[in-house]
Amino acid sequence: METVDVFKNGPEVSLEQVLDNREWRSAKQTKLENDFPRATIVAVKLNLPGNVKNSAKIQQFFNAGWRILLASLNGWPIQSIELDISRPTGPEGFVVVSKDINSVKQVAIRFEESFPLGRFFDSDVMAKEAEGYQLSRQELGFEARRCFVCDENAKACAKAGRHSFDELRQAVNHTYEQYFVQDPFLPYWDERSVVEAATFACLAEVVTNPKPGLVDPVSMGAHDDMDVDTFIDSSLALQPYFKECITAGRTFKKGQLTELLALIRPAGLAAEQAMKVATNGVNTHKGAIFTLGILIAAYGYCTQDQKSTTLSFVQKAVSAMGAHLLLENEKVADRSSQELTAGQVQYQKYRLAGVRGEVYEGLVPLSDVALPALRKSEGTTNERLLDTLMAIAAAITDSTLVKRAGDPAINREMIAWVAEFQKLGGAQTSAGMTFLSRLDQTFISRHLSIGGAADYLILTAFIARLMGLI
Ligand SMILES: CC(C)(COP(=O)(O)OP(=O)(O)OC[C@H]1O[C@@H](n2cnc3c(N)ncnc32)[C@H](O[C@H]2O[C@H](COP(=O)(O)OP(=O)(O)OP(=O)(O)O)[C@@H](O)[C@H]2O)[C@@H]1O)[C@@H](O)C(=O)NCCC(=O)NCCS
Ligand SMILES: Nc1ncnc2[nH]cnc12
Repeated sequence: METVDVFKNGPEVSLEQVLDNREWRSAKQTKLENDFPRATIVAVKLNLPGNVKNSAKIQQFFNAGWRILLASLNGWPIQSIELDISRPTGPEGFVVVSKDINSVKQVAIRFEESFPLGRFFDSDVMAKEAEGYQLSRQELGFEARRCFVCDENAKACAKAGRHSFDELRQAVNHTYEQYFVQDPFLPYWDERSVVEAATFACLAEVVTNPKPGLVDPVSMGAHDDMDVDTFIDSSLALQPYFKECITAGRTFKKGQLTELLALIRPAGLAAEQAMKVATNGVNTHKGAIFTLGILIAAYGYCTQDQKSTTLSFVQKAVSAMGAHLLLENEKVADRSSQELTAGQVQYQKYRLAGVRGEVYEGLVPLSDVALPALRKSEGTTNERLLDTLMAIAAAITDSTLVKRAGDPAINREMIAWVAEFQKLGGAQTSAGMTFLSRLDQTFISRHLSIGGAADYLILTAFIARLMGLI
């Protein structure tokens, strides 16, 4: 497992820059207090040791916490939000909320105490005309802030200079590794946020470009019956289905998880109809209806009672839901191929388990290939999603690609294309992007499409959204 260095490639800042930034923050806070005298202001930054205060991984760190802190504000009216994620002295966020200072302070401290990355955050809560007395951390029922190396009183550790600089940095790297790498932490999100994350994932996938053979805003790829608008309409039409899946997962009482799949199957069939109505009969998201619906239901099941979970638990639940799926393939083994779907034909001819096999295994490429690729890629979201799509395409057996090529040998060609793309430096290099554009043309001329990999990209964007990775 790679040893992560959160601080790598980050710009070093001087003490003078840190002091200047303090002036900037203080002026910002005073202005917000004067602009919103009766509201409460939360100023959020990271407390990181050393002179590197920003990097791609530090921004992932901050983004994950910032989104969760905002969601913790219980829907109180927000007057203003400002986020400056790329400040050399560290990401900074300011949110102004119409709620009494003590309620807001409780939320901010609970976030620092309970969220795995929270103890590296520092949230200052203030109000110009605070109603009533501002309670201290202890008066609000919280202990003093704890040291992120040894759990003792943080102020005492700092005063005594108890920990070396390397120990402090290692604590940050270790927590990043635990949260993002070893077993990605998935916080509890309410149903509205989950539906939003699923819709975001469908839209983020289709706007990523240039994707080989696939639909994006610039090209219909190897498809003559759908374009980016078809996918946007389809994504929006699936929102009621996403809601049904998260609700089914959250309310499913103990029993065989195969019953949870059976429970959402009618909703899935209805979603396929809703998709066809939205797309005038075109199959845009058939695979995603299946895999994303199951993933959402599994996540819902693992986060009942507002518990947080980790990706491995969700994947185990996915696999348990799909325990009987390969039997479906067996049942059709001797039926004529005219009656079968693409995936079933491939099982009959090549014993390829297709998307059923992916669910049966627990969507393993999601944790083993896709999320590591997304985390490692440090360009724009578009570049990161392209790098991730290509990593997925080399890692799965995509039944749409096999169907269109008419031969599973296409998988070997796919692996070679991905290796060449990665050798060129991926989507963050012009050579990589030129290679992708050319590969798109090859796919179009050979009528090839990696619809299955595109669906996996949707699953990846969904999970990444839940954990604050994008
Ligand atoms: C189990 C079902 C998926 C249906 O079974 P089927 O045998 O059809 O499954 P597959 O053919 O194996 O795959 C179906 C779609 O899944 C995507 N996919 C393929 N391989 C993988 C993979 N390895 N990992 C993840 N996902 C995969 C893929 O979907 C995408 O591509 C489609 C667009 O490509 P295209 O070639 O254009 O497809 P068509 O339009 O059909 O062909 P053309 O006419 O254009 O040439 C698009 O669907 C993307 O999503 C595969 O297509 C499941 O649907 C099922 O059981 N349905 C019944 C109802 C149900 O239970 N639903 C809800 C359950 S929660
Ligand atoms: N962008 C896309 N183009 C073609 N098929 C897809 N299936 C899922 N996303 C797709």
